[in-house]
Formats: sequence, C-alpha cells, structure tokens
Amino acid sequence: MTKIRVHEYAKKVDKPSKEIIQQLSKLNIEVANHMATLEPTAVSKLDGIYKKTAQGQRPQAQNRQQNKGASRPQGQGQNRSQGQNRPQGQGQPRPAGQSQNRPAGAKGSNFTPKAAKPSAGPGQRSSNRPGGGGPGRGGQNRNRKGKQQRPANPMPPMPRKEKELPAKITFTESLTVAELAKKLGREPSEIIKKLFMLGVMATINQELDKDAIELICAEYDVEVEEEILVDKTDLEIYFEPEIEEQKEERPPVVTIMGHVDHGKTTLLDSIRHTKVTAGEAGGITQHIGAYQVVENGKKITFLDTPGHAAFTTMRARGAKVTDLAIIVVAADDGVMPQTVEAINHAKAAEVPIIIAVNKMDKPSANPDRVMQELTEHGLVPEAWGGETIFVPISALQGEGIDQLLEMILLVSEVGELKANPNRRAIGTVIEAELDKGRGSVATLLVQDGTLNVGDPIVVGNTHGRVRAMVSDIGRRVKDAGPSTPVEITGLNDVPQAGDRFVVFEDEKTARQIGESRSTSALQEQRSEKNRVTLDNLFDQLKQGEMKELNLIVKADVQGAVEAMAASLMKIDVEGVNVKIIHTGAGAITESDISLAAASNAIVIGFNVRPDVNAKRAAEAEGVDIRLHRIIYKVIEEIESAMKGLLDPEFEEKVIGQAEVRSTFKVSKVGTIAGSYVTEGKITRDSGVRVIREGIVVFEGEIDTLKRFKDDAKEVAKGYECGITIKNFNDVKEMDIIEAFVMEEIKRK
Ligand SMILES: Nc1nc2c(ncn2[C@@H]2O[C@H](COP(=O)(O)OP(=O)(O)OP(=O)(O)O)[C@@H](O)[C@H]2O)c(=O)[nH]1
Repeated sequence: MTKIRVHEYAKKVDKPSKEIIQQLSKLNIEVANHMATLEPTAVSKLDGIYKKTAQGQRPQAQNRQQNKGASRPQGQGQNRSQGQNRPQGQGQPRPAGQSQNRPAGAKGSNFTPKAAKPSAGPGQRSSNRPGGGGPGRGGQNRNRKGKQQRPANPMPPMPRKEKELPAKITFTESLTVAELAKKLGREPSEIIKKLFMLGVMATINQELDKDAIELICAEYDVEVEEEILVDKTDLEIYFEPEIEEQKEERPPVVTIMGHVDHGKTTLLDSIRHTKVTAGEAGGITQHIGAYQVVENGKKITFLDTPGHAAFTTMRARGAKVTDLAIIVVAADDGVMPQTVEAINHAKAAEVPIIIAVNKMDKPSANPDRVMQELTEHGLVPEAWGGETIFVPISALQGEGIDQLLEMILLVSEVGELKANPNRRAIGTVIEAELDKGRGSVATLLVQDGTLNVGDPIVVGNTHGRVRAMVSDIGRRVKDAGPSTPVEITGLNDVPQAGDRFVVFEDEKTARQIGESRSTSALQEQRSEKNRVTLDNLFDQLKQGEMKELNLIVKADVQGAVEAMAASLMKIDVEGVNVKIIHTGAGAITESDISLAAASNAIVIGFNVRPDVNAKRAAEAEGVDIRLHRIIYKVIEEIESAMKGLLDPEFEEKVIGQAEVRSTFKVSKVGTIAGSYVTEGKITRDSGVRVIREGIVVFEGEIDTLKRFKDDAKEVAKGYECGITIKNFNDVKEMDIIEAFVMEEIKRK
C-alpha cells in the first residue's frame, strides 16, 4: 500500500501538520517533518485518535481511482458530463483523496520558475497517486512514474537498475537540477521530468529553491536538510542568547530622554554628582558617554548620549542597549512634542518607561497636568490605577533622585536582566573619536561577558587589541563586566556609535574578521551611487541645478554626529534631498571649509566652533557656518532654509520667431521693428531675444506689440506686426526676434 506522508494525513483529517507531528510524538513516533512518511502502524494509531479515519478513506479513494482508471479507455472523452474532460486528457477525474496526495509545498511556495505552466495537469499529480496514468494517452510519463512510485500497484513495478538513494542530502541555499541529480544519484533528466510532473519546466542548470528541493526529495523519500551558512564576519551571530544557568544578574542600562530644556542634562549631572563623586573621594568624572552609579548596593548604568536621536540611531543599527527609559517632563511645561517623540521611541524599542516629573521646586509646577497629559499617551500613573511609575523630582536641587533610582532598580528587577560574566565580551559602541595623543578612543558598553585589557577585539569595521581601559570615573581598569561602560584604546580606526563589538579568542581571528568587514564596508561605500568625494565633486556640481542641500556636520562627540546626521537625513521637504557629505567629531577645520566651498555646502557645528583658520577661510569663501547647541534647533533651521529653497522653478520656452523686415525710428517711442512672424507666435508679455547672424545681441522684454495701429495681445505666424523692445533701439533689418516665456516646472 502506498505510504502516506504526515502532511497528507493532516490534510485528510483536516488538522495542521504540526498537530499530527505532536500527536505522533505523544505516540512515541518520531518524524523529521511534515514530509516524513508514516508507517501503516502509525497511521492506524493516528486513526484511533482522529475518528474520521484516513485509512478508511484511502482504500476507497484508491478503489475509485482504480475504477476510474479502468474505465478510462472508454471514459476518455465521454466523461464530459462530469466536466472533467480537459484538453489532452490531462485533467483526469481526480477523486478527492487523490488531490490530497499533492505535496503541500507545491502550493504557496515561491516555487514558480519562469516557464512553469502546466499546473492544472500533471502538476497536480504526485507519486502517491495510485491510479497512475492508466492506459490512457499522454500517460507515458505518468506511467513510468506510476510504476516507479507505486509499490502497491496490482502490476508489480518494473525492476530498474538504479543507484541506491541516499538516506539524506544536505544543501546550502539552493541547488541546480544537475547538482540535485548528482546528490540523489539520478539522471538530471529524471529530475527534470519529476519537476515537470510538479508543474515546473526546468533546465539542467536551473537553480532550485528550498521548496523545490524538498519536493523532489520527498518524491524519492530522501530526507533533506538545509545547511545554514554561518557568516563569521557578521557580528550579530555572536549576540545569540546563551544558556540561562550561566547567567547572573547585571545592572540595568538607562537612557534619559525628554523635551528640550526639561532637564535631561541637569538630571544626569545631578545623579552623577550625588552618586559618583560622593562615593569616589576626589574622583574625577570625565565624559565618556556613560556612567555607573550605585544605589542600595546595586549598580545602574546611565547612557549620557544626546537625547532620543542617539537612542534611535543605535536602534536603527540594531543595537539594543537600553533596558529602561527615563522620560523627563518639566512640571511647569508639561508634555511637549519631543516628550511624545521620546515616548514613541521607547515604546517602539519596547523598553519600560519611568516618568521623572522634573522642576518640582518651581512654584508653577503642575504635576497633575503632566499626569493628565501623559495619560492621553497611554501612560497612566499608578496612583490613577495605571502601571506607569511617576517620580516627582527636582534635578536642580537633587530632590527625588534616590526615589528615582530605587524605582529604576524596581523596574529592572521585574525585567530580570542577566548576563554571563564568564564569556568573551560583546557589546556596543556608545561613542568614539580620534584623539590626537591616544589615537582611536571608543566608549564601549559591555553587554555580555567580561572585557579584559589585551583582548583581541573587532569593533564595527575596525579591529585591534584592547590596549588600555578607563572607567567612567577616569580610573584605569583591567576588566569590565556586563553593563559596564569603558573607554578603550588600541583600535586601528575609529568605529561609529551603535557599532557592535565582539572579543575573539585570538588576534589572528580578530584581524581576519576585522579586515574582511572593513573591506566589505569599503566596497559597499564605493557602490553607493550618491557618494560624493572630492574627486567627483566637481563633476556632480557641473550637472547643474541644485536639487540637494549639501551639509557638513561636525560635533563634539561621534554620538552627537550620528544623532544629528540621522535627524537631518529625515528632513522631508519635497524636491530637495539633504545630503550629508561629511561628518566628524571635533572642531570645524579649514579642510571642512574648503570641502564646503567646493561642494556648496553649509557647515553645521554642534557644540563645536571653527578654529581660527577655518573662520578666516569661511569668510573668504563665503561659506555659511551654523553653530548650535540644540539638535532640535538645527533641524528646524535647516528645514525652513530648505523650504526657502523651494521657490518656484522656471524653464524657458521659445514660443515664436519674427523676422525684422524694416525699421522705423519714432521719437519718444524709439525704433519700431516692422516684422513678419515666421514661426509660432509673438505675445505682448513674452521675453525677447534679438539675434543677429546667429548671435544674441540683446535679451529683454517687449515694450509694445501692434498690428497696424492697434495694440495686439499676440500675433500669429504669417502676420506682420510692429514690435518695440524695452531699452533697445538698435534693432536692424534682418534681425530675428525670438519670443519666449518662462514656464514654471513641476517638481518630481
Ligand atoms: N527650577 C528648576 N530648573 C531646572 C531643573 N532641572 C533643570 N532646570 C533648568 O532647566 C534648564 C534646562 O535644563 P537642561 O538640563 O539643560 O535641559 P535639557 O533637557 O538637558 O536640555 P537640552 O540639553 O537643551 O535638550 C536649565 O536652565 C536648568 O537649570 C529643576 O529641577 N528645577
């Protein structure tokens, strides 16, 4: 008897394959997947469970099938009444049971090579079809197939000398027909035939996708497994989750966000001063983009990067570093646009939110209003029956800081943040810059494992060995565990904020992976169409009209550069693209100015100034430098500037030509050109060009246009007219007067 596959059985009893597999597992029958064939014993066991017996239906189906097959010789062509008579007899009557034999993968898969056609015909038939082709015409293929695949057929199968099939084959991504044939030990023609049966026209070199390979293998009862190629240079693979037992509790990583001037910086400073400097006698706090504090014996890591834009940039790069977001809302100002933005970013990142209601010391503070407004954004305070923690604070006076920290610990406990300090470190770049003395300096947040001095490391597209590590309080450290921010040196280039880092067991591996990443990054950059280099800049400019606003972005730290660039790129003004042609951390230099001058760019400085030479150069070249301290303002300014750029654009359109046949000098009026319109028309309000022997001698406007003595609005081809031109009396016989209008052109 023909064996039945899991998915076929599932279909018969109208249950998902998954459920059947689960049932089988309960019956201690292990199957690899939905393509596995079921032993008769397994089928009867399943039948015991699913009352509507498949077994019971099958023989019927087969009988019917066989009957049909038997009746075919006469039936063919006569069975019209059943509506089953298709051209060439392909669509034979198919009992319900039969169509179920069609491998499930055939539908819904993207298994549709170009020439795939005969889906209704042989494509629907599978090897399991008991009736085979029968003696009917067009049944040759079917016949063979039927014989080969039909052990239970009344006629014993023709013994064929074929290589034994492998029990299992493996493939990566895809196989060509020839490759698959080789793996199965079959002739490619046989595979092609089988594909044809499945409704696919394939050639020997055709690439087969996973579904197609699985289908063919299912036909042969060969197990198939796709081997997933592991790209060792993909740093993400090292971030795979780990075995739970090896994990220990780790400090939460907190980002503070909020509207401009609501007190983010003050809060960060306040936490740092009350907690860090107090604990560390004489400790010098330095800016490394993140710091840790201790509350009730537990550590909390704060990211000190500028606002939610940085947060978003990191997320855009796939780096999830934040465990918890504090959203600062000034009690005297309430919910503002950036508050809402921050909330949305935190929600999108699925991180818990704590609201710090700041500036509570102010007489105008109105925390109720803040709560009310936030409720509208789905953040309902606990006091009102919701789940959001609100902590009233005064960042300026250091009040409520402890409560805030306690709440952070409370929320983190719920989150069960864990990491394994005993593995090689992985994490994310918080910020990075080039230091004159120390070279590439990067602040890293260790997210899992422990980072040690001397570790071979790949950071983004750069690599190196951790030469020295400095903690957030400026101390040299030898190791850094989970959730710890450290500043490291020893990288061969400056990575970017949001880049991942991974420590490798030896320097050789780190170097190989680092180098291969940097090469592919370079190639990617080169292949980017829009890339502007000093070399091709002039070519690009020559292309004319300014459709893009070129910007050079400089900021104090790499994190801010990234954040600004990301926000600027998002500016959406129709018809104009923002193109950031250069970014960098550090002061605005003379070379920035020369680049800006060459590319007609505006320089934006965030928390940085131009140096003396840059200032001088900018004045000389007329380069515009915009200095800001608030990202928001930068965006606003650029956006409005861009809108200004969008004054209507015009294009000249020549509407007609006239030939000067004679001239008359009239005092007070000037020279009248007695002309004959040779092409198009001349209108009263058109612009004119006087062309003499192919040279434009004047361009201006029409003063008067007359037909005989009367003013005319326009004069068409074939008519004579008198034209005077504003501020031009030197018109001569045989001159050509070309009329044109300026038409506004639509932006794309
Ligand atoms: N009265 C009072 N003023 C505060 C408090 N917190 C911050 N401020 C003041 O509010 C202003 C803005 O504070 P910042 O900490 O710079 O605000 P920010 O959110 O970091 O602003 P940006 O960095 O510009 O986005 C400063 O003048 C602070 O002194 C507070 O708790 N009470």
